[in-house]
Amino acid sequence: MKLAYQRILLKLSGEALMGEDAYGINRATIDRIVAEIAAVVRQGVQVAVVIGGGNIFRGLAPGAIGMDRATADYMGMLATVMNALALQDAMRRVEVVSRVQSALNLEQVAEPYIRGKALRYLEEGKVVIFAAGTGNPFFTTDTAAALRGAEISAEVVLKATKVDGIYTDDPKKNPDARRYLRLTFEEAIVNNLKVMDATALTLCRDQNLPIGVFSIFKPGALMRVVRGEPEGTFVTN
Ligand SMILES: Nc1ncnc2c1ncn2[C@@H]1O[C@H](COP(=O)(O)OP(=O)(O)OP(=O)(O)O)[C@@H](O)[C@H]1O
Ligand SMILES: O=c1ccn([C@@H]2O[C@H](COP(=O)(O)O)[C@@H](O)[C@H]2O)c(=O)[nH]1
Repeated sequence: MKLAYQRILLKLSGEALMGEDAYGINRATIDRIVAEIAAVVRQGVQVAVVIGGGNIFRGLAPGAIGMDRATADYMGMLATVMNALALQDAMRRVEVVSRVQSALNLEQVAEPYIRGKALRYLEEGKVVIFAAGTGNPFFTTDTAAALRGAEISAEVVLKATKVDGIYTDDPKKNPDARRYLRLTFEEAIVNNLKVMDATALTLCRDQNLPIGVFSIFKPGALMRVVRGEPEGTFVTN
């Protein structure tokens, strides 16, 4: 099969893991998402994953109002570690071999982030799940995806989220919003399109690392993206 990419950095929405639930990890949903990832791994694509934490805790969530921001952000990063472990376990159930590397030291739980080891795992066909974002408060897992994507020389950062691309405005709030097929980093930043934060967009722009945004709920969407077929929105220089 013709593949557009050999190595991808997949940013998985934490919130998407909730499925129809109000909070946490929905088992059927995570299994569905893992089946989509397993299909591209079996085609020989090297897959690194950065997982979000919005289904459990965000530093800027209403529940964190009044908290010290850095403390709330560390809680958010720990939420991503829980998601990473759940993802690894779901992969294990379908015989996809993966390794979790954490940006925060949690030595009983996950190995630390070591770039060289991550590269070796990818070359061996193992999925690498990067947990705990960048390891620093005041950032997001979108920025972690851009950072890790650049570090491992991924050919693209793919944001698998709840919406099927980038729109002229938030489609959950504005029913008249229209979806872009392609746009430039400058357009995304200047128009403040919000689907990805400006720090992540700027880093990808400076590293000339394209971003694809597509729906994690659309069956086969990830496979279509890795085959280079039209899907979602692409952001390039
Ligand atoms: N211009 C826009 N185009 C598309 N989506 C937008 C836009 N502006 C805001 N959004 C919102 O951005 C959301 C996706 O980004 P968000 O960072 O909230 O989630 P995520 O990164 O997928 O999840 P998590 O933070 O849990 O990992 C969408 O659900 C959508 O409602
Ligand atoms: O590098 C990072 C990454 C994340 N955080 C905190 O974790 C939560 C959850 O991540 P999402 O990207 O929102 O899914 C985020 O709200 C931050 O509070 C961080 O501090 N540093």
